[in-house]
Amino acid sequence: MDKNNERECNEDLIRERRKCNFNIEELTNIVDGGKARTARRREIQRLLINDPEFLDEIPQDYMSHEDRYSNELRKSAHLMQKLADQESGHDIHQDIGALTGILKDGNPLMVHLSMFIPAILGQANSEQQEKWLGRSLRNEIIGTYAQTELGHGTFVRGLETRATYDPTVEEFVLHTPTITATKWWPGGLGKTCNYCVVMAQLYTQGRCYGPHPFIVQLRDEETHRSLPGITLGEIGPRLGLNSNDNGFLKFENHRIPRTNMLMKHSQVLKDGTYVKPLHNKLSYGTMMLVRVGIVGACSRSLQYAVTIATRYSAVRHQSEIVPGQPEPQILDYQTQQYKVIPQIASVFALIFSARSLSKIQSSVTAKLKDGNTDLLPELHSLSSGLKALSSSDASWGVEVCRLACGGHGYLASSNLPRTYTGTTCAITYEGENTVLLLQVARYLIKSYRSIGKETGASSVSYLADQTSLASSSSSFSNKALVQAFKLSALSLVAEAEARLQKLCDMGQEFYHAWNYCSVLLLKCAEAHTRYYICEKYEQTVDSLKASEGVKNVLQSLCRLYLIYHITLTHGDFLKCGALTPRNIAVLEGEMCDLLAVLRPQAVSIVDAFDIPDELLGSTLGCWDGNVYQRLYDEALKSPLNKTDVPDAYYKYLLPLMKSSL
Ligand SMILES: CC/C=C\C/C=C\C/C=C\C/C=C\CC/C=C/C(=O)SCCNC(=O)CCNC(=O)[C@H](O)C(C)(C)COP(=O)(O)OP(=O)(O)OC[C@H]1O[C@@H](n2cnc3c(N)ncnc32)[C@H](O)[C@@H]1OP(=O)(O)O
Ligand SMILES: Cc1cc2nc3c(=O)[nH]c(=O)nc-3n(C[C@H](O)[C@H](O)[C@H](O)COP(=O)(O)OP(=O)(O)OC[C@H]3O[C@@H](n4cnc5c(N)ncnc54)[C@H](O)[C@@H]3O)c2cc1C
Repeated sequence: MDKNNERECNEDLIRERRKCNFNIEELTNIVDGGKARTARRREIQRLLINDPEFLDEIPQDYMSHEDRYSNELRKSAHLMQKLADQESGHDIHQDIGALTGILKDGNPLMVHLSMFIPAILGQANSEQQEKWLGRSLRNEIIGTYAQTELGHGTFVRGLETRATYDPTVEEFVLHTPTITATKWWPGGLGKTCNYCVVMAQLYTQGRCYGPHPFIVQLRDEETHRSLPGITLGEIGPRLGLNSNDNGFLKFENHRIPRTNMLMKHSQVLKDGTYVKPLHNKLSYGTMMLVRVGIVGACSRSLQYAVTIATRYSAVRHQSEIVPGQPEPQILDYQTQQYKVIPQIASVFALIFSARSLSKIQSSVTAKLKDGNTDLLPELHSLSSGLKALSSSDASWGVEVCRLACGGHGYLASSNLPRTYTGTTCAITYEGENTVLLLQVARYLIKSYRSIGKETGASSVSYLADQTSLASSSSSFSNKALVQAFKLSALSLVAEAEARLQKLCDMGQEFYHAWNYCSVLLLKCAEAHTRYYICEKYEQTVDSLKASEGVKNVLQSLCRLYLIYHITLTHGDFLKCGALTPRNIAVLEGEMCDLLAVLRPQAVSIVDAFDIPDELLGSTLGCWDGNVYQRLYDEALKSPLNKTDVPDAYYKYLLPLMKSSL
């Protein structure tokens, strides 16, 4: 699509784009993280878009379960080959965002890239990396991360798969003792992978040392047949990500060499002696790494959905605002703006938080190399909180965008249903959100109780700021609003801690008190993480060196985000005195003003996300706004339209209609 050729474009969209009062390319660079990154992303996307191998013969929704898998595996394999062939040497992990949309509904190599390779990098010692890293990066072996079992996903300590060390032959014996110990869910495990990292309970010298990672060959490298002692299969259709072959796995006393235990952090020596790690949760590192990645991935899903909903809202006309006048664009309804524009604001919130988190991750990883684990709990808490809020915000945001498209949003060809199912699963995988938020709450209560002790953990340093409990600001700058979030979070933590203490003082065990307070604790964790996101948003926009136009747009989006979230949880702000009922009413009014200010820029802002039509894959969201023709053309692809009268008519309908004769 030639974006300079207005003649092919829907007139509403032409008018919308003419209203733009900022430099779109500059905003695109901010979204990508710099000019160089924009150029790189475009180069990769061009490479993919122009390649006919990535086209589907028929829309995926008409394929069988087997064909979907096989079609996406074909494209995934081609993608890996293609990226490997490029002389510029693309780093697939760095450039993963550029690939969004090319593979549809998950893909069989997803966990190989996002967990198996990272697990080798983070959990294997240098000899082990020598043996497996190069081979997995070259895709000579394909792996997954097999942790969850039928009986346990959340509670990692409850895993039942056993790895028992036998010093006489220096081997571990992997065994699945019960049906509930069957590994269940790992992506690519069913039919694709020939290796995996298995999390199993380590037994040596008669003691259990808890879950540890082991690398296990599952299939013969020549025939791809599963090895003796190993039962493998695929678990069947799911709500989403159906192109992936999530699998099951059972071991029947399957032996692996001692050196297949990933030994970067803890070891089992030849005689069976266990050497403990620097920190007992280092074996959970792969999950933490992926949680960080999920924040960025959620912002991308939301970019897709809100691009579709915003463009469609500009093209779609319905009903009337002024009686008797032409039907307005649905984007002119304030209620429609309230659905769509806060989701645009949310995209930037997630982008800036993801960047901040990833910086913290890099510094914690650097410290870990020097044996310093002090900031691991801080990273665990932040990555858990941000994974939880980004996945729930993005899922809700995508669903709101789908609802904003009315009936057409329900159609597969809008690409909104698949975007939704592909996003909502992030609420569950890599740590179910409630459980992760309770981990954040645990960290908050612990930090609150150790006020005065220097921990170096900056995300919770505000808990010591008792003065702010008393002083609510009366000004309404963005900074002042962020202070209100801080006050609300601090006050909830103080309330939860007091309630816990009271129950304990009344004689309850701490763990019962914890469970009894867990709804409030969840709120603490959400408020704390929301405060973090708001603070990063405000600071990033405030310190941004950008043209006036771009800065104004981002300031307005940031302000909208702050006010939107205050209105959603206004009770917490009122309860702690951070804001008065009058303040809330004023802010609600200002939110409507902001919607009106941002309304004329909405199409241009989503244009700045710069998602090519081929990747957006949506009849409703295409650049030229030629929505109705596309909807019609897509409908014609339904296999039911191959004939005027379907076979099923003769088999079932005709006999029914004639039965009474
Ligand atoms: C390179 C790749 C980059 C990017 C990828 C890009 C995008 C990604 C997009 C898509 C993702 C692709 C595929 C996803 C496929 C999905 C895979 C999976 O789902 S894998 C399985 C995931 N499973 C889980 O997440 C399980 C969740 N459960 C847990 O993590 C633990 O059970 C839990 C933390 C809840 C509790 O652990 P437990 O051992 O029982 O702890 P305990 O209660 O004893 O102690 C708590 C104690 O430990 C501290 N702690 C816990 N975890 C960590 C940690 N990771 N690091 C540091 N510390 C930790 C915790 O703070 C607490 O400390 P205190 O005792 O309070 O001091
Ligand atoms: C699409 C998808 C892909 C996946 N890919 C992989 C993979 O590649 N590898 C892998 O190993 N796993 C994978 N998983 C599994 C995933 O990690 C688990 O499903 C997830 O960790 C949740 O665990 P669970 O299913 O045991 O849920 P449960 O823990 O049984 O959750 C059920 C309910 O119980 C609640 N609950 C549980 N514990 C607590 C608690 N302590 N406090 C309060 N409430 C609690 C939860 O909040 C939830 O409401 C995948 C899952 C999905 C959906």
